[in-house]
Amino acid sequence: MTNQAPIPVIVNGAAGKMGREVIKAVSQAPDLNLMGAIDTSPEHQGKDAGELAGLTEPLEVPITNQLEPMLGYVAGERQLPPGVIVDFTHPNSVYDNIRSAIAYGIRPVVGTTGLSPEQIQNLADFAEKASTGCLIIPNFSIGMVLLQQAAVTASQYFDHVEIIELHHNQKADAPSGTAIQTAQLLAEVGKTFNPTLVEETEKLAGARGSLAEEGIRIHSVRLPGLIAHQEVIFGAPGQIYTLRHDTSDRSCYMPGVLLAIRKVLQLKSLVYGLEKIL
Ligand SMILES: NC(=O)C1=CN([C@@H]2O[C@H](COP(=O)(O)OP(=O)(O)OC[C@H]3O[C@@H](n4cnc5c(N)ncnc54)[C@H](OP(=O)(O)O)[C@@H]3O)[C@@H](O)[C@H]2O)C=CC1
Ligand SMILES: O=C(O)C1=N[C@H](C(=O)O)C[C@H](O)C1
Repeated sequence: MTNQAPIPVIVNGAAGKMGREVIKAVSQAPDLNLMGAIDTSPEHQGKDAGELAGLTEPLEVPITNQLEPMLGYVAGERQLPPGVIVDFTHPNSVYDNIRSAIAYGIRPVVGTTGLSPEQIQNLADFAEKASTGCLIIPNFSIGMVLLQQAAVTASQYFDHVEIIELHHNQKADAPSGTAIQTAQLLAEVGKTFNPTLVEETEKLAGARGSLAEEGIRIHSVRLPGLIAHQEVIFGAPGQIYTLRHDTSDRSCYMPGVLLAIRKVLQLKSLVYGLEKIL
């Protein structure tokens, strides 16, 4: 048992699909203290974060769009452990959100996807200079980490691979952050995949998907009824090897989110990927 005060946590994107799950998970963790719930959505301003997340009791934490004042408030609570902000907002705002948090000494745990490699590098430089931990995790589910590890193993034996990611049709970015990370991990194996055998013509633009590193193709499907799914398909003469991960409930991400909140306090720089903190 430790007598340390609970870790102050702010949730950004608190009214969204992921934000509500995080509010529930954080409020049920005895070593974490939900201090702020940020969301720009006009219809949710002033609502209780707990009631919005479906909890039976209010948490007495109102949704507000005042990010900087909240960062300043938590940073000013010097008797508490350093604060953490969990970001599940939008690709358009996540970069600025992370910079603001680091500037206040609040540690970002970021699930929002859509950051460019240049933005991630800028944030890594900024976190390094500030000696502040920051975690960017394209996928918080353990199943996806295992799929990626299996894919890296398989990629040593197969020269042909394509990725299909399938998501709900409210997703803003494509391809998914997870698919991009999966392609990066395969590319790090150090070979070029999918040597061309014939000259291909796309009769409809995009028919062959997007071209990631080392010849790896990513195909994005968006449909109502889906949550988050990914296939990595390896091919060789006479055989197909398919790895697939399916999300049926967003609660699958919460063990990873809680782990990241606790781990980010031990870091002094930016770390990318759940596998690095397991
Ligand atoms: N890393 C992972 O494991 C996972 C990552 N994600 C990623 O998380 C992100 C959020 O996903 P999801 O919860 O499904 O999306 P939602 O659209 O359901 O939720 C996002 C919420 O953030 C609000 N918002 C938008 N911009 C801002 C801002 N600048 N400041 C504060 N709040 C803002 C939105 O308001 P409004 O609706 O009014 O715009 C909305 O309420 C996406 O990038 C998604 O890809 C999702 C699942 C797992
Ligand atoms: O938008 C989502 O839902 C998800 N986004 C992340 C991504 O882009 O990879 C993680 C997961 O796929 C769910």
